[in-house]
Amino acid sequence: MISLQGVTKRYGAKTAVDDLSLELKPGTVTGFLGPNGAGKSTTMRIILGLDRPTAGAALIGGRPYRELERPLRTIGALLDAKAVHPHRSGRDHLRAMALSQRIPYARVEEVLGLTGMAEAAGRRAGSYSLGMSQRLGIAGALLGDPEVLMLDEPVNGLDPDGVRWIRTLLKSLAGEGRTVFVSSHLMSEMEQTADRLVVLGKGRLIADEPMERLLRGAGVVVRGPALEPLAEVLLDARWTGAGELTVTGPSVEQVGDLAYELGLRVHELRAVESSLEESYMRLTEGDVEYGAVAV
Ligand SMILES: Nc1ncnc2c1ncn2[C@@H]1O[C@H](COP(=O)(O)OP(=O)(O)OP(=O)(O)O)[C@@H](O)[C@H]1O
Repeated sequence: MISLQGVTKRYGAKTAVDDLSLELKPGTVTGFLGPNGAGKSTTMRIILGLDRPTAGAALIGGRPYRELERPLRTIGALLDAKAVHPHRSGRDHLRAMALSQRIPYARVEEVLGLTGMAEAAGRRAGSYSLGMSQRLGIAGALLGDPEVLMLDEPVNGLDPDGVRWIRTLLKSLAGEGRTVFVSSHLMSEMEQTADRLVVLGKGRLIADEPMERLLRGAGVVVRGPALEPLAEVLLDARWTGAGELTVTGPSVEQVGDLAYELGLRVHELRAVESSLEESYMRLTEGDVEYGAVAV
């Protein structure tokens, strides 16, 4: 539903997004990760037509944002929760949005209910906490009942209940067949919410994979009474306990078959999952622009 084709964005000498091609599919929560300054917000702004790419194209349902007739009905977005007129009430903010797209006011009340904002809707948006502003922003994104939802750091400022609420909401929206694209810095949150992950580093795509594949790959543990021949033939094997080797690279099947061919007795053979945080650190090594310098 969202398709990026060779999108590049330069600001002077700085390349914020570098030849990025992506397909975001309906029915899926796609997480968007990357170190600070990797180009995530720029990518989202380009999708929404707020920034013009230097090269390439971003299409929503085959059309650029600017060509959508009633964009809120096609794509709902939350980029900056605080970008709301501070003197307007939450309800009036949503009503103004609804009016611009010929969405009935009854839908405003519906999304206020959905986001737990019905009670606070009469108050000035400027008096909202960050968490309440995030909820109002999500209400705005849902207003047009769009097929595509794009949220930049939606759990920012939410308490644990709010975080759980967002997780359930995003999954159920994808379950209804919508395309959900969400950025976050909270790895554990992404691990629980996203089906697929797109990782950017210095504007370039460094991974676009199903979550389970990213969580795999930390290695294979094999335990047995005399595994020395296995350690000799496998380059990336290291001893991690008494009679226990951890191997990176080959699959469980390959390690098992090799042990069999070498005539070795195996008492345990299992794949070790890494956390998303570990996989992410491995992937983005060398792509962190503003990381701490070890001294
Ligand atoms: N309007 C602009 N003018 C000049 N440079 C910009 C502009 N907008 C973004 N950049 C630069 O482009 C790069 C990508 O920025 P972007 O905000 O997209 O990253 P990000 O991945 O969203 O980062 P964060 O996680 O910190 O929000 C950064 O180096 C940033 O300084």
